[in-house]
Amino acid sequence: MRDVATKTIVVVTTGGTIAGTASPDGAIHPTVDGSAFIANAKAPADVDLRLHDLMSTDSARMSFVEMDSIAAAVATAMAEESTDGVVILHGTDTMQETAMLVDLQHDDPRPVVFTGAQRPADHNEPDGPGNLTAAIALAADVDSRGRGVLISFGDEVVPARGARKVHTTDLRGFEGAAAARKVLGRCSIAGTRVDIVTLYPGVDATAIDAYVAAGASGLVLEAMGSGNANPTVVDAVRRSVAAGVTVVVTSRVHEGPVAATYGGGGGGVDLVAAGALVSTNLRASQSRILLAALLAHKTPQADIADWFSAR
Ligand SMILES: NC(=O)C[C@H](N)C(=O)O
Repeated sequence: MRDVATKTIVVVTTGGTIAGTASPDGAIHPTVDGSAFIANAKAPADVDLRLHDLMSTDSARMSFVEMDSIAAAVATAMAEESTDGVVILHGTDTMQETAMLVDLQHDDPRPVVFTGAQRPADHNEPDGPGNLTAAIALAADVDSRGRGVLISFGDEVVPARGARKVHTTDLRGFEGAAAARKVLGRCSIAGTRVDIVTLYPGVDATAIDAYVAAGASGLVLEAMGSGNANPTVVDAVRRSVAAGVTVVVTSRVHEGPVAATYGGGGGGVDLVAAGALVSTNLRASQSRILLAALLAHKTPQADIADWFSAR
């Protein structure tokens, strides 16, 4: 028991490599349970940690169901007046998706900080303990208030909006990108199907038509260059939009804005003429979360376009 407990930080555990250990075959699985994190965490003297041991999964196995339940856990923590901040321990593979979902719903100045690890807990030099210490300090820091959801990882702090994993193994695994922050509010995205279609030279309509047939209500095109495709894709987009599917164009290029610039039957101008919307700054993984949330909220198409152009 600490003497001067003035702040309460809720630690939500979900699994990931930070909780991972190698099984006899060498494969890493999350096995460390939440109480071990709390027992070993180095928190500032004025911080009390409250554990919410939510799940234990590799984040690549998550669907919208798990992401919804993490967002719900944050809302539950925020409903407690005694909560000063929340730290979420999460696998790195899909941290950018869950952090985006939580950020869209987090209408409160209290800090929410995601962290995880690139190396498992049984590594001889694990990065998880240091990342956890930094995340707790960040969540307890009054200067973090009003900054929205943050990712604290490898001595860096990145806003959730625009964040992406940029390295498979480096201890500084995340980068941020310019992205304005607007809050949508609480919603559940499970049951809203949004698929990502990667575009490449010679791509045809097979994937687009299959996703629409499977019941997608939204498609995110990871287009070429500044947001370009070919005439076959443009035709498929026109069919999809006519069938009531919302189509959003992003890019497979890492940096720079996406814009309807090129024509010729397959360019961004043609995609927009076929009914697609342009995601100016958010790339595919976070565009998918935003689109699912907007569709789950029954947002009118004109407003959906604004959300993507504002980002
Ligand atoms: N570094 C990690 O956490 C990767 C792991 N596969 C996960 O996302 O759960």
